[in-house]
Amino acid sequence: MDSEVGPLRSVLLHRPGAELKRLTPRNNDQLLFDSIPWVDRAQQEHDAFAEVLRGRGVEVLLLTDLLQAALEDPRAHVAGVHAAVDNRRLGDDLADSLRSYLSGVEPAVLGEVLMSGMTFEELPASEGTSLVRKMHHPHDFAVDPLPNLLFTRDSSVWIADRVAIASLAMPARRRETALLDIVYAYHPRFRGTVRAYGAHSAPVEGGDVLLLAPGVLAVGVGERTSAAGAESLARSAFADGIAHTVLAVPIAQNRATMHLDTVCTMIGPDAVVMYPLARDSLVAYSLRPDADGGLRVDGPAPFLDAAAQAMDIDRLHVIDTGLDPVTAEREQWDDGNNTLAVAPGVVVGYERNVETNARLEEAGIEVLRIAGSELGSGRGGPRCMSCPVARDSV
Ligand SMILES: NC(=[NH2+])NCCC[C@H](N)C(=O)O
Repeated sequence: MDSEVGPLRSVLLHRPGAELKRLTPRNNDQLLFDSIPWVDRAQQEHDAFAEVLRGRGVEVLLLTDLLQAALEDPRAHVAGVHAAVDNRRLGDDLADSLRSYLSGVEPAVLGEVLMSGMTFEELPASEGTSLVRKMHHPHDFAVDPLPNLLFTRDSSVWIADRVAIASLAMPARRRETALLDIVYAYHPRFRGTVRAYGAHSAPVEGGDVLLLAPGVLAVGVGERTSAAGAESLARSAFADGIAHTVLAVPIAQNRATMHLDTVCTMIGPDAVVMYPLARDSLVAYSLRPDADGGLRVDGPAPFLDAAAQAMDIDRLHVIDTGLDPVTAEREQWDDGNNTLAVAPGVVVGYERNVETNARLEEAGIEVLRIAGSELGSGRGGPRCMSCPVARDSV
């Protein structure tokens, strides 16, 4: 995979499931949702999203299926049990009994526990007494749910022929990487895939990583990906020979712009759609390998200039969404800039971003509209909800 826009062949999605039913007004902030989604409708919206992609000849892989198939391998099953049970939360006694229970369940059941979590009242009845069990509320989580699995973009990212398991910054998402790790290590389809980066390195989330051109990455640095993360991703990509330039792009550290792809996504090999207010303010530090194995850092320079130079093109075109600041801010919040390209000039976008979509079409872009009133409650659009696994070159 060497671009954001080459014809999309295969993509990893997660159809939201019971993990969304765990969200309540008391935990939604911590679990990174801005409201409580209506789960059935979210599933319908997601099914429609998958259908749009299939209609364009894209193979849709669903995380639940991949995880379940991977867990058929006994080693994966052991890793799954390990990922579910946290001794620090449960204490040794309860942890041991949960571990022995989970060791005997079918892959589908273990997969469900890994995704949706488990409350104290759902724990298998065990003999004896546990202080931990007695002192917890029955609705407390013994195993945390992972509602943000929906945003498959963030937990793993393909660069060239390698996959990097992300190092997720927020506690609510950290355990996602264990699931992706199991899929890529044990699912027959992915066995033998070479890894990039390391899941235990400094924080890097896939929503911050843009494949601007073959060998050129842009990496947002903000709430999720740290400067240390961008630097070590660059170092490892250079060492693996899968990039020659990495642009580290500071983004505002707030909820509306938690990832670079909330303000900028690619819609063609030399064109992006961008939050109008970011257009003139985004800058980039350029990282390149230097002669003696170190890193050379230049900049900061205006992002669009640094990108064009690294991509070896005259200009990186910005589709002028020309919106008034209030509309621009509203549509940015609703992921208007978070498009998923299925081919150069063909993108999936939320239908609700009426103005942004109209401007994209005026610029000759085909916009495949999907509903996202429920899906968007977790603050993510079509790009966030997809992890491309294979694209043809442009
Ligand atoms: N690539 C993205 N923009 N992902 C959006 C992730 C949204 C998710 N609720 C989070 O806060 O982590």
